[in-house]
Amino acid sequence: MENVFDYEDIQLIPNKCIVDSRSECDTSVTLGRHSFKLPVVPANMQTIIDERIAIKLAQEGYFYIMHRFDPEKRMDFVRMMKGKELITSISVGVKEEEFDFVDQLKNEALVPDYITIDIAHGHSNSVIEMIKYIKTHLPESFLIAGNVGTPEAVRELEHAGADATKVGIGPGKVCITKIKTGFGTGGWQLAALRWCAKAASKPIIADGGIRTHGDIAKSVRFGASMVMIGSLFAGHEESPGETVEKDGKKYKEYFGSASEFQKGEKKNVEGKKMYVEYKGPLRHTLKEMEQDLQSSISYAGGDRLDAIRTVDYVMVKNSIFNGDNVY
Ligand SMILES: NC(=O)C1=CN([C@@H]2O[C@H](COP(=O)(O)OP(=O)(O)OC[C@H]3O[C@@H](n4cnc5c(N)ncnc54)[C@H](OP(=O)(O)O)[C@@H]3O)[C@@H](O)[C@H]2O)C=CC1
Ligand SMILES: Nc1nc2c(ncn2[C@@H]2O[C@H](COP(=O)(O)O)[C@@H](O)[C@H]2O)c(=O)[nH]1
Repeated sequence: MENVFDYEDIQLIPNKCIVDSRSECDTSVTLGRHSFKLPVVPANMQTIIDERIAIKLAQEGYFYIMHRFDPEKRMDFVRMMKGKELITSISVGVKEEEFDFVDQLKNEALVPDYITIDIAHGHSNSVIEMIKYIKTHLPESFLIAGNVGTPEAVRELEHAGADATKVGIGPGKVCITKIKTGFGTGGWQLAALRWCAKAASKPIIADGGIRTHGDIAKSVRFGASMVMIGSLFAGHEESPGETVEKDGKKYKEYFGSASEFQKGEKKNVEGKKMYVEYKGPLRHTLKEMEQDLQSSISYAGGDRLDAIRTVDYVMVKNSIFNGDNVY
């Protein structure tokens, strides 16, 4: 692969505006049988989403994916969301007991609208086996499989039956995979997304490395249908992470799903913990994301998200911020 680049290395080129106000721009996206307000999903991590946030997001028309780290609560979660007539979207792993969980969902006729297979190295026989199992037993569920970082992996998971693939190995804020293993898409996630998107025949979710709202538009330009975000969603009033105070300032914890804090042991650790500044209510961030994306659409010269997909771009090689801070 030549000419790799990341979010910071790219600027999108504006087209003539066709709207009189950014409020005319429609940021909604369709994934599977449902449409959502934004092409954005908070990461399925324990310090990013919990039941309360899932309910709120679903009620307000945003996509969500519940994490898989309280396995004993998942059946009740699906039951509860279905009882409220809300979209059900859960995560699974690939260990033996996860196959039993799929059986249980089938036996109780609790078919989730969305299932995400959430594994570090998604290009593997265990994931392919799980894709086939879910597609056989819960064929009505929209199945997202990941994470991967190559066109071969995208093709293989799609071929096995995945309805969407999730791209990103190592670009995450609390990820240390790149440091501990030397592998991944960290540092060239946007180029990896483009590489994978060219091979994909189904939607791609770009996962990890989003540091600004402009990166959402860039992901869409380079082939993402949806963008999964952790760090920008950490630190909110509603965020499940612990809140701490230092020098009169509030912070909230954000830790990796493969960190010692998540695993409870120091084995195959590929994630770390950090504290992010307290950001206030989640709805403010979602609103700002929507407004910024509406603005992106207007610069793209359209009034719908698709307008971004074809804009020209230039490579500015790490010079976008010209030494300035992001905010
Ligand atoms: N997007 C990313 O860059 C990354 C994300 N993560 C996140 O961390 C969490 C834990 O992930 P994961 O460890 O996969 O989940 P699990 O701990 O549930 O492991 C799932 C299974 O896959 C095996 N496995 C895990 N990694 C590998 C590998 N590199 N090669 C072969 N087998 C492997 C495990 O066995 P064993 O443990 O014995 O090897 C286990 O049997 C997930 O939420 C994942 O999304 C983690 C790292 C990178
Ligand atoms: N290598 C690791 N990656 C992880 C871990 N926990 C989560 N993740 C991935 O990060 C993104 C979020 O990235 P961000 O840049 O938006 O913060 C998340 O969706 C996972 O794919 C981990 O422990 N190690």
